[in-house]
Amino acid sequence: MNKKTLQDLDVKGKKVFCRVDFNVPMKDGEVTDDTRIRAALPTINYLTEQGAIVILASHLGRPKGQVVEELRLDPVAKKLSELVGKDVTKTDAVYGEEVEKAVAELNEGDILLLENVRFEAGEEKNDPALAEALAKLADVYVNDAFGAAHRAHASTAGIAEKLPSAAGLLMQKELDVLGKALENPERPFTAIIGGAKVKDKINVIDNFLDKVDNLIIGGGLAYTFIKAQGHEIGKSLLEEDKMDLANEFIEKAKAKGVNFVLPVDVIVADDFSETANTKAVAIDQIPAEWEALDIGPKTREIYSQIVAESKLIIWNGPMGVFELDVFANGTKAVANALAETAGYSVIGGGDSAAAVEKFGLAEKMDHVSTGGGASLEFMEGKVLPGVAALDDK
Ligand SMILES: Nc1ncnc2c1ncn2[C@@H]1O[C@H](COP(=O)(O)OP(=O)(O)O)[C@@H](O)[C@H]1O
Ligand SMILES: O=C(OP(=O)(O)O)[C@H](O)COP(=O)(O)O
Repeated sequence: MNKKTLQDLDVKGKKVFCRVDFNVPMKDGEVTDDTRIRAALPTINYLTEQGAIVILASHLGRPKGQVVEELRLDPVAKKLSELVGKDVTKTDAVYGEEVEKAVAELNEGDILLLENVRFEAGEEKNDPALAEALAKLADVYVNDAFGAAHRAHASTAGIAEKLPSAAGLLMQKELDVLGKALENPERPFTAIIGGAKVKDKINVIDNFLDKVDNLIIGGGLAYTFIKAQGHEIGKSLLEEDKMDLANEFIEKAKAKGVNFVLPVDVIVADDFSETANTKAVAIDQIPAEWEALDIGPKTREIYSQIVAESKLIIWNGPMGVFELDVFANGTKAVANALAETAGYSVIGGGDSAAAVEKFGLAEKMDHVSTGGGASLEFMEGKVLPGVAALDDK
């Protein structure tokens, strides 16, 4: 990475403004999944151990520039305090007099968490006045919020123009793992793309076709490809206006010698429900009134076999409607294959990360990204504004 990292900074006795992604699920005022908070601990602990005064900032949800009581960061401060084993000061403001006073009372190694930065209308607009007010609080800026790096906001991009800046350890790890995978992959290199929306994954598929040996398609987006290849898909998910593009991808794969893999059988249902009648059918046997909601047993075997033989696998998007147990077997089989393969397994955030968490397999993966949208945009080859804004080495 050509950006400065924590090791390039001297932070002893300095006030460090550290942007983190503490956008975590909450229920009844409690954090229900602290994965993203734990992922930021290496940076936070490094800073406190080096004697920095740590000012943390994060967004939570999408309050759109207003104070929303349920989106205050107090439960996050409580959880963080448990995880670092010491007090964390939390302010009710994002900047201004209250915050400046609280910062002035901090000693080396202390941690302060600002209120939800998206309570300020200037945050998502990347308002220079807000960036300036935030920059005024600190001497140095560190961005460890990989999950929000695809946003050009005041606390992720604007502030970096106003202070010496560097990437945090989580940011560095995410970029290293995903970057290495894309630039200099071990082979065979396999990408597995699932989920629901073809539209959202077009650029990812296109970018992967230039890099991978195997491109496996599953989930709802498979049916646009299957229909484009001339099969009937019943009531399965279809993006009709993307059928031509689907065929272009299949042609591009052929031209590039990429093994483009589609389901050979599927699980169809007569209703989108847990209690629907279901059956496994070959891909050219989908009944007109039925909907395909998972990959079938033969496809599970083929996909698992490819994963087992790959040296590097990147997975983004479930193979079926895994939220309903009857349609979770395809996603489970792929998750198991990734957990067991000797190859390096990377989960690209979002629903796939939720799925491996649900199946208790997260620990068995080599890297589970903390960013859904961010990892997708990175894999599309887009520049992440939160990274671009940091100082070059
Ligand atoms: N065959 C299918 N038909 C309808 N929906 C599907 C199918 N397979 C997967 N899905 C749904 O796709 C959703 C995830 O899609 P998407 O948002 O594109 O993935 P991700 O968040 O991983 O990028 C899941 O809620 C899942 O239920
Ligand atoms: O949870 C996040 O995105 P993700 O669900 O795509 O990983 C990030 O915190 C970014 O949040 P945002 O999509 O409201 O800007």
